[in-house]
Amino acid sequence: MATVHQPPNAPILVSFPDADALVVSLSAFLVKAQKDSIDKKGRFTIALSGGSLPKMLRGLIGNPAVKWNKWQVFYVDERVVSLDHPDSNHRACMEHLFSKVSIPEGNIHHIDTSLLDDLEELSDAYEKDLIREFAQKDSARFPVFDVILLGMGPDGHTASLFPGHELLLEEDRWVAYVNDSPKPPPKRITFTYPVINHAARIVFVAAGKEKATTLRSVLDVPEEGLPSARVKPVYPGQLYWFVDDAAAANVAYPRTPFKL
Ligand SMILES: O=C1O[C@H](COP(=O)(O)O)[C@@H](O)[C@H](O)[C@H]1O
Repeated sequence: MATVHQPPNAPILVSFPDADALVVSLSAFLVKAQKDSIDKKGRFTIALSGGSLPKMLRGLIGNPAVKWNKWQVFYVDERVVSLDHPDSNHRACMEHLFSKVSIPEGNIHHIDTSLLDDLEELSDAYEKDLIREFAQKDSARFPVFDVILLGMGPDGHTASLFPGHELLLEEDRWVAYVNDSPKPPPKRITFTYPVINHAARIVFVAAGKEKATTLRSVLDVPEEGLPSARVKPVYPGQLYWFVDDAAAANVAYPRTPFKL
């Protein structure tokens, strides 16, 4: 059989028989990334998505290797609602993960809910929070997260970057807002591509057969119109796809066996 040669930081696709197996390996991957980052810099910076992602982090609960006090957590995107609203990504992460582990409250960077009526101010304030965390420490133009965890909607959106939206072309801002999201709720803030693409490790997590058609369009013949296909890490960053076999059912893209 002919060998398929991939460019040096081509996406790495790892597929697991089911979501439970994915959860275990994702947790091992994050613990390793955490250790490498803490050994190097004394902290671990991670950004989380909402949707189906928070419950896929359950493998971290009760794991003594996780150094929660070294984690600095941001949200890749957030719905502009109160923190206890059922649509809030922060609420989902609290419910599925943070309420069950001992992470210091101040290490979780959520939106400033006093600014919910002003999207510009709200996204600026979240950007300032990022600048405080990163600017002096990594003097790069964009923050370099140790890990950014992404989900992918059936329409190919990721974070709050939707097909055909002008934000797909944003090159300067770190955090931007959307007031016309096709998926409710309409008002959201989101990291932009430059922030996502500068991360050291970008990990998409996708499970279930409803993701199968889109995953094929992202990995096999990447359609630039699909926001998830536009995630392209800046070298030496690496993009991973952690999926289950149901999501990967239609994909010809080569799988890589999971190893740490
Ligand atoms: O609206 C959103 O959707 C995406 C994808 O969600 P999923 O449930 O299909 O995984 C999610 O990653 C994003 O954070 C969220 O705001």
